[in-house]
Amino acid sequence: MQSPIHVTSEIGKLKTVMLHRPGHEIENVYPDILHRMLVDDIPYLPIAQEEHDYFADTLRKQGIEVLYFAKLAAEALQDSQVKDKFLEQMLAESGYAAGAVHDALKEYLLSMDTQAMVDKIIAGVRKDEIDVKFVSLAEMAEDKDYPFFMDPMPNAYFTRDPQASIGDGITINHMTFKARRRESLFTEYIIKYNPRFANKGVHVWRDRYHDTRIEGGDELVLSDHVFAIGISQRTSADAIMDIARNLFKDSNYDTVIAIHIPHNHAMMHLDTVFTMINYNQFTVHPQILDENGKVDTYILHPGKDGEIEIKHRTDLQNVLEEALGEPEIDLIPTGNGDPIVAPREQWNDGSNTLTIAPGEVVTYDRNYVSNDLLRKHGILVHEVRSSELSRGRGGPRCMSCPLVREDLKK
Ligand SMILES: NC(=O)NCCC[C@H](N)C(=O)O
Repeated sequence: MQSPIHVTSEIGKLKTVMLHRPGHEIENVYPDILHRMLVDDIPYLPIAQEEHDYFADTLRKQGIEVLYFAKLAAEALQDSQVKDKFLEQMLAESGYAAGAVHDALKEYLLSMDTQAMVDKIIAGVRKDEIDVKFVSLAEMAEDKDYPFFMDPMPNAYFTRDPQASIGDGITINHMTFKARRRESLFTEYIIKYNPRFANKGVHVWRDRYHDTRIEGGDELVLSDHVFAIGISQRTSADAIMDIARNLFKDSNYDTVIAIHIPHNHAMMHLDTVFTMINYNQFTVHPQILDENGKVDTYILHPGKDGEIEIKHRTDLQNVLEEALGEPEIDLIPTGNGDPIVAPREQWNDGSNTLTIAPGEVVTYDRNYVSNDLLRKHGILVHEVRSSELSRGRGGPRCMSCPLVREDLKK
């Protein structure tokens, strides 16, 4: 029986993917909280939804099964005890382990059907939605003007990040910023309790109960034994050691390539500057490379007695050639390497391609210089609409969590 999660490469034909259609959470973002919510602008929801539906239809037309995160979550919470346990934990992680607000929120959320409850938690709960008789001193004195009891999760449509499929398993991620941490609680319940995944042998390579940080945008499955990861704003080096240890112990993975990228918002994850699109082709944002084309890269292999051997290299192209057994790797620069076009298109995720089969990708239409260059390099490009979705600072790879890909034939 095939595992419900099976991803042994970045490029194998995509069979099943998990998305989240942006919902009311987008309309709960306002200028004062933009920065903390990790978005740079407020997408116009009706158009963002149209664009997202177009993205999902583009995938379906290629025969890809599209699953929705919020629906999987609601299916996982059908049992009333499971739902209660989930709600207690979600409320605690939202700042209410007990007390009047906890009780009022719980009563309010339980008055809805399960799907509406999940959608509401993602959307956020405003203070004026419920009547709380007694609130804490902190809420009365410090948080008086803050409009939410539960914050919205406007980044939920970037399903790449709270979790990542590797082989027949998954990492359920402890994310860097508070604004996104609760997203992976849904994943935990989906894997444990949704009938599609529960008791099906899905290996959790690393759960969300760690202090060290990791996000799926940094996790790239290059082959059935090589895993690449960004040392980035969102993924810490100690988390990389931990995931390497777990993969080396219990899986086929024998090589982890950790690439050090700038720690800033525009390049927050490895997949905003580097993605695999064919056996021997990658997109790369030229600004992660120095003037000699070098970038700090660390190769991790299993050593003696459970130790990990680490080698420092800077020649990424050769590292990839050796690790993948490819004689020549073609690194395709975002925006053709132009000093204005490259950062402009990277800002709107020109490097953030979703590969749906070897040499076949989905990209945002707005990055036309990068897209033309991909075509010149022989890549089949499906463009999707991107005026509103791009305002959340993520592209087609960020908006998708592959669950099943065909193994590579080669
Ligand atoms: N893999 C990705 O790069 N995801 C994009 C996440 C964007 C979101 N606004 C964030 O800052 O987390």
